[in-house]
Amino acid sequence: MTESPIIVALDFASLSTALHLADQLDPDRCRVKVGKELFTREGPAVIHSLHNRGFEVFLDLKFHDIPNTVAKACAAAADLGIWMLNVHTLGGSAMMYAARQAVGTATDAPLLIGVTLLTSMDQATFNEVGLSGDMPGTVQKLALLAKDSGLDGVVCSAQEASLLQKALGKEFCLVTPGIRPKDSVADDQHRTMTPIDAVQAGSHYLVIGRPITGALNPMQALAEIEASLG
Ligand SMILES: O=C(O)c1cc(=O)[nH]c(=O)n1[C@@H]1O[C@H](COP(=O)(O)O)[C@@H](O)[C@H]1O
Repeated sequence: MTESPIIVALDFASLSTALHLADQLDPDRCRVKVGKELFTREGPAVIHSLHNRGFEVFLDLKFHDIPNTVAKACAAAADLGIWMLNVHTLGGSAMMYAARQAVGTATDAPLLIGVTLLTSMDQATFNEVGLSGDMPGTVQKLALLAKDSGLDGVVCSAQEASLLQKALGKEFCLVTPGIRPKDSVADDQHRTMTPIDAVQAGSHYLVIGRPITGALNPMQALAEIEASLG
């Protein structure tokens, strides 16, 4: 098991392109994330291939449905032997509790993480969908609900990490996408932070996709991020 906080998002359209990148990575220096596009196209074979290469895998399917459906999906995901999976906290405590029951609490159970507000969400989108109040306060409320429902942590913006660490303690796992090295483009992310600032704010894991996978030299991009962390 690596001690690196970096999770590389393998947002690719095929098993072969995902493995082409994974084969350049070192499972002792990062974990990998499989999301909706890759999993929908290639299915569990992706997970098995990455496990065979020694990677711990975050299966990011962000389940959000009625409690029974989410529980069964989480059980199916856990059966793949993954390291981490996620559900949407906006599904509520009954849904998250059902997910916890399905995944179990054995030492080899995957980490169960709740997505709070997406890092692509800005104030306008927050208002557009009928949410009110301030965004950090809403993230904190959803994270507290996740903790009370038995989840191991949340996905949030690194901009909210220090607030959540103070409110929920250092043990509660903070997984932060929307990571952008200094001077890199934000793409569709709105609530971003640099890798070092994210770690200093209390992030346990940094999810990084395009700044690595879209770079001319992905390995050099990863090495520069590692170096920036000291
Ligand atoms: O759950 C996630 O991983 C996630 C949650 C979130 O709020 N924002 C977010 O960007 N992600 C994922 O993190 C990755 C970020 O990729 P890049 O924007 O390319 O670094 C993508 O695979 C997203 O699906």
